[in-house]
Amino acid sequence: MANAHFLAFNHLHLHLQISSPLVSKRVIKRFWNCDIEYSTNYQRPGFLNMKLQANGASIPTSINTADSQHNKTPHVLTVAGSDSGAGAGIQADLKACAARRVYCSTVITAVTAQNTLGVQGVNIVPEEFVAQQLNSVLSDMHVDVAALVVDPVMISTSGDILAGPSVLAGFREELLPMADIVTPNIKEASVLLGDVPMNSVSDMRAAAKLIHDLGPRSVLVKGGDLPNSSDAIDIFFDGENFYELRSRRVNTRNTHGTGCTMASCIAAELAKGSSMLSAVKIAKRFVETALDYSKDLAIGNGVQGPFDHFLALKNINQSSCRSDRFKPNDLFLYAVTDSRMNRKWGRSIAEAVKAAVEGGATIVQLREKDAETKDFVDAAKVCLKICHSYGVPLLINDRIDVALACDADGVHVGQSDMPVHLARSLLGPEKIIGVSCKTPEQAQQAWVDGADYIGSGGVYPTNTKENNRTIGLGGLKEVCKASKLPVVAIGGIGLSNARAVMEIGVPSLKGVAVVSTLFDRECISTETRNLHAVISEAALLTQ
Ligand SMILES: Cc1ncc(COP(=O)(O)OP(=O)(O)O)c(N)n1
Ligand SMILES: Cc1ncsc1CCOP(=O)(O)O
Ligand SMILES: [Mg+2]
Repeated sequence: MANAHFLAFNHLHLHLQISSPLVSKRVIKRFWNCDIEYSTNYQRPGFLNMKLQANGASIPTSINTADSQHNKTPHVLTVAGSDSGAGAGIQADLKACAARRVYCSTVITAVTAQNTLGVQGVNIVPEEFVAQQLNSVLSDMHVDVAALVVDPVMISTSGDILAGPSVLAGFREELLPMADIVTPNIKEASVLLGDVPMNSVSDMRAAAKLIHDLGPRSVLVKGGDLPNSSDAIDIFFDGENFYELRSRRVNTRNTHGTGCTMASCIAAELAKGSSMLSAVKIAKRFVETALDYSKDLAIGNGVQGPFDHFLALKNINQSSCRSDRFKPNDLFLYAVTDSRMNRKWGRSIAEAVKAAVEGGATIVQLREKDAETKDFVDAAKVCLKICHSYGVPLLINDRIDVALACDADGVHVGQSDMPVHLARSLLGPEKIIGVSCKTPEQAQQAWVDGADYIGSGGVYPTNTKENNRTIGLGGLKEVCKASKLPVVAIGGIGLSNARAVMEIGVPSLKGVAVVSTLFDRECISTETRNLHAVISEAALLTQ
């Protein structure tokens, strides 16, 4: 065994995804002192060759992927040490994957006796037995796609040194070059780069670039421990672009296992098919929500306690969630209902919503300002079924309680409604949250607070919303240019001016949101179809 801590504390997630095309001709070498090599078996289509090697002895195996099409369960394999306190390690990985609804198999590299006070003992699993566990899992469970998430655990959040120089060399020379993503905290990033200073966001950006030069496809430098910062700032670098991911710093002692959880969540989202950036964003949001929910949890007597991966989800029924996550292009034609208009035309909310989605609305918001709560919840449940039968998300205007009660896909809030970060805590990491923004500063804050999109307007004067300041195309452009989130334009938009809106030429603008143009008309589906045609043509011309 090269180094006990190497096996004991490092996390390495091989996500095994069943539903995607076979892309696993990649060779993974020197994997926890084992060589694993896998490639497509051209002689036996549907089989994947894999070779495990431990102590020089080869353990050949062949994995049947032929029936993988029938088994689409996303799967993460974590290779890590166990934590008897269950805050970190294998236990955190299992909880994180379960909370993200992904199956997790485990290869245990060491058993630690630890609690919230510290690590009292480590018992290393012999490397042949690590290899045997790997072989047991991989020879039985189907592998279509592998992505490697390397969490270079060398220094714990509490400052304990968990790995020595040979481990460092192992990371730099062997693991990092084959990783899809590596996720050091600032202390680990500093150590990986030979103890460079790490005191600011610009130090983190420089470190992300230098670590990327060591070979991983992307790097996430986690700034949770950055001094003098009220936000938890992480830097993601994919070799081309830097992304500054911010969330509120949650004031709690219960942070043991955040690194393991973050890495597992990233692996879980990758297994579900996310892009790397979106996996990282979801993982960060999940960790922030779980920390917030467990900030007062009292487990153990040490300075750093564990957090609860499931508390955040305890009130949230996710069974009827749409299977698709929010896609920015869902904002293309956003139909926002209005109870007064429906009354005027003598139709129910459900009739109005059905006509809009039949006409091509790509997302719907129930904006029922004067509905009784019970009627609102009942109508929302019916509308949810209609929308989901068309694959269209349904959001609720203002009312987080109604969104929770009917398990809607999300909410839209304004600047004086429920603040986005509180809405996020209440709704959990998965729901869609849109927020109204009239200024670049509000757009920046929306990103920090964890919104998914921005509604910006009124672009033109409107009779639908009283006392609403018009920002014009110029104001919309400023918000779109400043926004890291997708934007939908709203306010006075109809057939005559939708094209001008779509042509402002800022990529973050994804569509138009309309009320009266659809719902204050005799035939909602025809109006929706007509508007869809106009914005589709404009979108084609601006591509
Ligand atoms: C897509 C979209 N954008 C903006 C708004 C306006 O929300 P808000 O500012 O909270 O005003 P009300 O709609 O609540 O009157 C919206 N509803 N949808
Ligand atoms: C809700 C809202 N927020 C800004 S403008 C507006 C009203 C949009 O309605 P219409 O499309 O009828 O102008
Ligand atoms: Mg509102």
